[in-house]
Amino acid sequence: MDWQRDSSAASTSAARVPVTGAWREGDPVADRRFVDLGSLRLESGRELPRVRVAYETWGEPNAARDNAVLVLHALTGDAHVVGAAGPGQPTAGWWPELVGPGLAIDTDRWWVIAPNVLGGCQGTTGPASVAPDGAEWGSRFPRLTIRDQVAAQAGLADALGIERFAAVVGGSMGGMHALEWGVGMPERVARVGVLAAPPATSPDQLARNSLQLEAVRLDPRFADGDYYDAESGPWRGLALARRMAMLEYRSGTELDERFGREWQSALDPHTAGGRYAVESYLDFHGNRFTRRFDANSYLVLTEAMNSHDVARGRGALAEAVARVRATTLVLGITSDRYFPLEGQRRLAAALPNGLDGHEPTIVDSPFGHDAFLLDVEAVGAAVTRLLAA
Ligand SMILES: CC(=O)SCCNC(=O)CCNC(=O)[C@H](O)C(C)(C)COP(=O)(O)OP(=O)(O)OC[C@H]1O[C@@H](n2cnc3c(N)ncnc32)[C@H](O)[C@@H]1OP(=O)(O)O
Ligand SMILES: N[C@@H](CCO)C(=O)O
Repeated sequence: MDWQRDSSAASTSAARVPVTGAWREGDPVADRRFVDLGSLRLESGRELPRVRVAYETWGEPNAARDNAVLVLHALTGDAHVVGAAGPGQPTAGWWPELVGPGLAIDTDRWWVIAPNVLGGCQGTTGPASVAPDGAEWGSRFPRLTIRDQVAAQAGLADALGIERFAAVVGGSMGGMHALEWGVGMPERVARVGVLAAPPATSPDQLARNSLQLEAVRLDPRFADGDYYDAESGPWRGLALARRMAMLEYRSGTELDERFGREWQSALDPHTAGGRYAVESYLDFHGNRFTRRFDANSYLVLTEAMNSHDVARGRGALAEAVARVRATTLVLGITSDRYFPLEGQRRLAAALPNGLDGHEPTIVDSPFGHDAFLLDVEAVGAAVTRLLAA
């Protein structure tokens, strides 16, 4: 099997890991476009100046511009929903099986727009961006909420002349954004797709996220967030956070069945210091992640996810979501241990115009939370139904 190779050399080589995996001004990217929004007033009351949103599009707007579909990425995704990796674009598209001609989000009919999230590190303003004083924001970058990020997305919609989206669809953190669109701007969206996201980040999730945050902050190279001029960044802490995150994203059953108790190399883990295959898998993902992501962004985005509570300041959950006018798909995954199905059940029960009444659409998958990226047939079928509604 091709994964039966030892990635230990890559995982321990500090010299080969960049200080930050953030996109930097001037880095080439083929399909990415930008909109400058000026300053954005945050929920905290702070003004974030010079906000720029990076985005990609597929398909064409119709004359009324009412065929726009907003597709929103998860925590470590970006605007590149479809397409190859290339210079300035570290990953291939994350939903190529869902977006395109004849696919669930059919680009012959819909004008698809995907922004990179506020606080991110792939072109939209984030902690690695240059502040008005000419230095990276670093530790000075403000805390953001899911609602702040949605406000930036609304700024992009305004700039593109979109009054109302035919649909806003997102997975995981993108699902939190989609839900906020439905509740916060009900007149601006006809359909909402909330995939593998909860109505609020639960205390259990907050607790587990806190371990990841601490893993990054404890790395001496983190330097309180001001590491951009250093020779080496907080890659160890970031890789450890990613290892923890992978355990949220994949199910225990999958890991058990996929890796068993296999060893990664010829060395016996019990007597000769070798590693188990599953350890090597986490090591590989932790290591790869540090090459494409920025540690400060990871903190800002995780804290934004922690802020998520669609009912915050809006009464009880049922009261908050009663504002939604859109037809709403709430999709949950049976093996999701990050945002368990129970959350989607509560959300669907409270929503007024559910695609499947007051029940979530359930994807029975062994892949855990990441099934919204991997189980493309079932997820595509649900999104197709939403767009036909
Ligand atoms: C919406 C968006 O947010 S996400 C943007 C893209 N998402 C991500 O990058 C998130 C992190 N990654 C993931 O969550 C997953 O990799 C997904 C969902 C993208 C894809 O999942 P899968 O197809 O199941 O890939 P999987 O997790 O098995 O990883 C495959 C890689 O692990 C490597 N690997 C597998 N087992 C081992 C092992 N024992 N030791 C070392 N490496 C291993 C494989 O060689 C492969 O490497 P390659 O990608 O260079 O070919
Ligand atoms: N694999 C996804 C999971 C978070 O939803 C990501 O890294 O963004």
